[in-house]
Amino acid sequence: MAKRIDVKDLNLFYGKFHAVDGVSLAVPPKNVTAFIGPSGCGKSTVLRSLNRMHEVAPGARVEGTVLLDGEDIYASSIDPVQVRRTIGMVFQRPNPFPTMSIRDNVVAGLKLAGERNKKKLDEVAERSLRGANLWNEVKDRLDRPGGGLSGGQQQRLCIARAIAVQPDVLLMDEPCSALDPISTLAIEDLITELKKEYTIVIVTHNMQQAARVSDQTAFFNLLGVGQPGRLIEVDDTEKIFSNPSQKATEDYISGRFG
Ligand SMILES: Nc1ncnc2c1ncn2[C@@H]1O[C@H](COP(=O)(O)OP(=O)(O)OP(=O)(O)O)[C@@H](O)[C@H]1O
Repeated sequence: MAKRIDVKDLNLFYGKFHAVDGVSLAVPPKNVTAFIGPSGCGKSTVLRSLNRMHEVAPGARVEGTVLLDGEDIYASSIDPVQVRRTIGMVFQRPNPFPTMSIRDNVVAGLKLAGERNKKKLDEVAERSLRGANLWNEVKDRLDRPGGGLSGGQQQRLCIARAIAVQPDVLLMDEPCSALDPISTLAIEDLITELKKEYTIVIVTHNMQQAARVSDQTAFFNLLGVGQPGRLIEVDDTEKIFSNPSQKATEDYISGRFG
């Protein structure tokens, strides 16, 4: 079930380095939010803090609040592993288990959680592959290795794997950066389909992609070298791309810097 995320006064650190300063924003359910901004402004760091992946980096620290439908995901009673199941992630480079079969790749998370019922696993594999618009291309070779698929198919396989555990939110970190234009369009179409059921946050360097797939856009910026990244503005994508409130946003989207 899609859930909303509320971020309040988030500060993110790598050891002593203050990477992101004072971010507050709301991510509505069944909606695509795009994070844009120049390299190093902290987009991926913020994204990874939304499912507690940030703290996996050595010395990484989080201050502030991230609420999932009102529940603090950083509360001491919350298991980070459970958070990462509920808030799934798709990475820049497709990362299927290359020698594992296509079917087993999709249900890897369920198997890890102890599910052994073959009928159930097969059902989930089919539903997830259909959900990721990959079923028709792989239904006759489910027992073949995931590493044998094309890059675009592998990325859709990773999306199938992410949705197999029925997350509430999908985080995508430049999911098309390693893909050709046709595969990129396939993923963009898929994102538009998936938002009917999921809350989606996507980091992208591709301005047209942000404009095509997202409902709201958050622009991050760096005020100087060694300075933390900041959220400059977040608004409806249409507004950000036609009439942003901040000059820095306008300069960035019109290609004047970054
Ligand atoms: N594991 C890490 N350890 C130390 N510093 C890090 C680590 N990961 C990122 N950083 C630093 O944190 C800052 C923000 O990085 P981040 O990757 O979040 O930016 P970004 O906006 O996603 O960049 P890009 O668009 O280039 O991917 C950068 O200065 C980066 O060098």
